Parts: sequence; C-alpha cells; structure tokens
Amino acid sequence: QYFPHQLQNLLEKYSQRVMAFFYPYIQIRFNEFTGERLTRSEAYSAIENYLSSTTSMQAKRLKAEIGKNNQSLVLSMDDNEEVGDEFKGVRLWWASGKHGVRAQTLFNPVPDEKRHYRLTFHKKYRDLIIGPYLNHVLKEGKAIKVRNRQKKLYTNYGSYWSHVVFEHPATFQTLAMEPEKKQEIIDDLDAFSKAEEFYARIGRAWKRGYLLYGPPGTGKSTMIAAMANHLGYDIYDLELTAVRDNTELRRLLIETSSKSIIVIEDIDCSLDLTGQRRKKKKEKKESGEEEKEPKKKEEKEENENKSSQVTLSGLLNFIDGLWSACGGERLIVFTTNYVEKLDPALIRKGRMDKHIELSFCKFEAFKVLAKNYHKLEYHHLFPKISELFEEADMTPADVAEHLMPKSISGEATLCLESLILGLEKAIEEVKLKAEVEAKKIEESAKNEAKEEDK
Ligand SMILES: Nc1ncnc2c1ncn2[C@@H]1O[C@H](COP(=O)(O)OP(=O)(O)OP(=O)(O)O)[C@@H](O)[C@H]1O
Ligand SMILES: [Mg+2]
Repeated sequence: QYFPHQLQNLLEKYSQRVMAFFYPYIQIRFNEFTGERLTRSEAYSAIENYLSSTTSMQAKRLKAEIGKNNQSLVLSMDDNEEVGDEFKGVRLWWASGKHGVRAQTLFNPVPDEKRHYRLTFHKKYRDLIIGPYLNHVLKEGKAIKVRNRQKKLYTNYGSYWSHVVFEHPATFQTLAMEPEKKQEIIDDLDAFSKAEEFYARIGRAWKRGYLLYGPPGTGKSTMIAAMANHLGYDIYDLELTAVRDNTELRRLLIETSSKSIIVIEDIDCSLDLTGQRRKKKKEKKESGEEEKEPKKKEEKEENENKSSQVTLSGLLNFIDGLWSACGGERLIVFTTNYVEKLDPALIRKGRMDKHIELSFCKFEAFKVLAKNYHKLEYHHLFPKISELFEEADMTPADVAEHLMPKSISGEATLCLESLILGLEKAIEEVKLKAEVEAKKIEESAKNEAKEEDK
C-alpha cells in the first residue's frame, strides 16, 4: 500500500527475473478438459497414451483401468507422480496432478476433479521441445491409441455398411509362409503406414493396392486378417454383388474411414467384371456395323445388369480416382483364385502395387504350422515330411487339418503320421491323374490316326 504503484511493478518484474535466473526451467501444463464447454482435450489423451508406454517402467504408483477392448489392462501414472523422458539427448520430466477443484452442479456434470500433465524442461531447449518433441509425443500417442482401439469388421448389406467387432486371431506369426516372403510383406506394410509425408510430397493419395492370388485354402483371407491385426486397421469387406450400381459403390467407398483395409474377395467371380467391359466394346462394335444381336441374348444381358450394374470402369475410377483421395491411409486388397482370368486393366502395375502369390504349403511353411499347433521345433519325422513336400501339392488349410489334434491330449506324432499319409495320397493322386491324362492323349491320337486312315 505504501509502495508507489510503479515501484511495486518494478519489483515484481525483477523478482521474476531473479527467479528465472535461479530456476531455468519452463513448465507447460496440459489440462484434461479445455475450452468453454470443457471437452476432453485431444492433447491430454494423446499424452496419456504416450506416457502409458513409458510410465509402466518408471513410475512407482500406477493407475490401472480395463482397456476399451475389455481385454488388456491399461496402466497410467497415478496423480502426483513424475517420470522422466529423453528426446535427442535432452532430459525432461512429466508430472501428473490435480488442480482447481470446482463443485459439480446440475448444469456442470463434468467431474469435479480436474487433472493435468505438467511438462518441465530447461529453457535453452525451448525450440526443440515445443516443436519436434511435442509433435513426436502427439503422434506417438495417437498411434498407441489406434493400436489399442477396438477394430471393426464392416460388411455392406446392399448400400449400407454394418459392422461387428473384429476379433480374428490370425497374425503374421501364425501365418504359414516362407519366412523371407512373409518378412517382405510385413516390411512393406510398415513402410506404408509410416509414409504419410512421402505420399504428400509426391502428391499421391495415401493408399496401396494388394492383389492376393492362389488356390482356395492357401490363406488369402487369413492374411487379410493378419494385416488388419498388424496395422490396427478396420476391415471393409465389400460384397460387390450386393451393390446395385456405380453410384452406390461410390457412396459406400466414400463412407469408409481412414486406417482401413477395403477388401474385395474373389474379384473374378463377384461380378462379371472381367467380361462387362469387353461385352460393351463388342456391343458398340456390333451396333456400329449395324448388326443386330439375337433378341434372346439381349434379354439375358439385361437381366444380368439388373442384379448389379457395377462396372469395371466404375471400380477403376474409384481405385485411382478422386474419391480414393479423400482421407488417406487405406489398403485395397483384391483376392482371386485365378489371376490369369482378370482383366489386365485391373491388375496393371501402379494400380495394384503389390502382387502376392499364396501357394501350396512347403516345408518352411509347414514348420510354422507345426510350431503353432504342437510347439514343435523338431521331430524325427521332419526329414521324411520335408522330402514329401518336395513332391506333393497340399494347401496350408489341408496341412492344418492334419495337424489339428484329434483329441485334447492329441499326440504330435499321430498328427504328423496322418500328414504323411495325406501327402503320400496326394502324390499318388497326381500320378494317377497324369496317367489318365496320358491315356486320353494316347487314345485321341489313336482315333485321329484311324480317321486319317479312313
Ligand atoms: N498360410 C496359412 N497359414 C495358416 N493357416 C492357414 C493358411 N492358409 C490356410 N490356413 C487355414 O485354412 C483355413 C482357410 O484359409 P483361408 O480362408 O485363408 O483360405 P483362402 O485362401 O482365403 O481360400 P479361398 O480362396 O477359398 O477364399 C483358415 O481357417 C486357416 O486356418
Ligand atoms: Mg478366402
């Protein structure tokens, strides 16, 4: 009161400077609830996730909650705990705390405890921390959230998506495949999921197309599940035959969210996609030449078109058209049993970035299954099985069938013996078939010779 006003101001200013001199740290507070309407802050929850990965190692008092998928415990720092972190050699500290308790009222149903995180660091690293470090924290935190979130499986009934919780247990670890090939796919997926900046720089939509092909039971659908589990993406299983026309297709595809895999199974049979475009060309040609088609055929085509009018060009337009660019990070996966039947336009390079062949089980892939099913690293029957795999074509699905224990206490040896019988039978069948074929050819050759004689 006795101080002149100015003097008081001056004193405050200097005391702050003196403080700053002895206390060379900067503190930033991140409140849980922000804004006038007190919504939960995105930064706070990202930090919470980020810290959950490091705190469980460091902090001594933790809070545990059941995660959203009802399976795992999520650990976070308890109130008033502190943990350290390091970024490019710079030490910094995170502390959790409570503040400004406000009474809960009828109109203010926000919890009366308000939490915050406080970040402390030396002021000479101000630029490094406020820029790159906080960006890193937010990005990591969001990535962890995606990893922990519940994945969904969408299916279209007609023109609407409906979803169920996606809980397929398949992972790349349980997938039977040659190790190098598997690793190549995993690396490819990882590179894609981290390539946001790259795609932005080259000016392309952040998406990637895979074509999985191979005989039935070789693990195409299983691999899609493993991809979704690996990346934490949702799956949109698009049933093309239920989509009426291109407009509907476009609507469905616009409704898909980022971080998802759009799957079109059995692309060769889900539509007469392969034929339709050619048919149209033919029609044009024929009408140009003013040749009238027989009526019956026209009617038949009309009927076909009624059930589904999605065309190959409609699909292609989506794949590299504008819609695919709205909101990035999507994988598009086609599967087929007959790659050679597909229209070249659909699979030309640049459209489907990666072609993956899933094929018959070989010994390396079998070893993965033996490990999964029986925890076997080695067994005295392995050399024999290895030999048989050289000759036999058996799908992983069939091999898995043999390895499936027949009883709870199922013996590994029994399963392996059953597999050996199966492999021998497969080889036998191939030989028989070849013999029958040879006979047929022989006979037809004989017949031809006879006719020539006549
Ligand atoms: N490579 C594999 N690794 C592990 N299990 C496999 C593999 N391939 C097939 N299986 C097993 O066989 C079953 C059928 O496999 P899946 O449905 O993935 O085959 P697909 O290639 O999609 O066949 P289709 O062409 O008929 O759709 C699965 O339940 C899975 O357990
Ligand atoms: Mg399948």
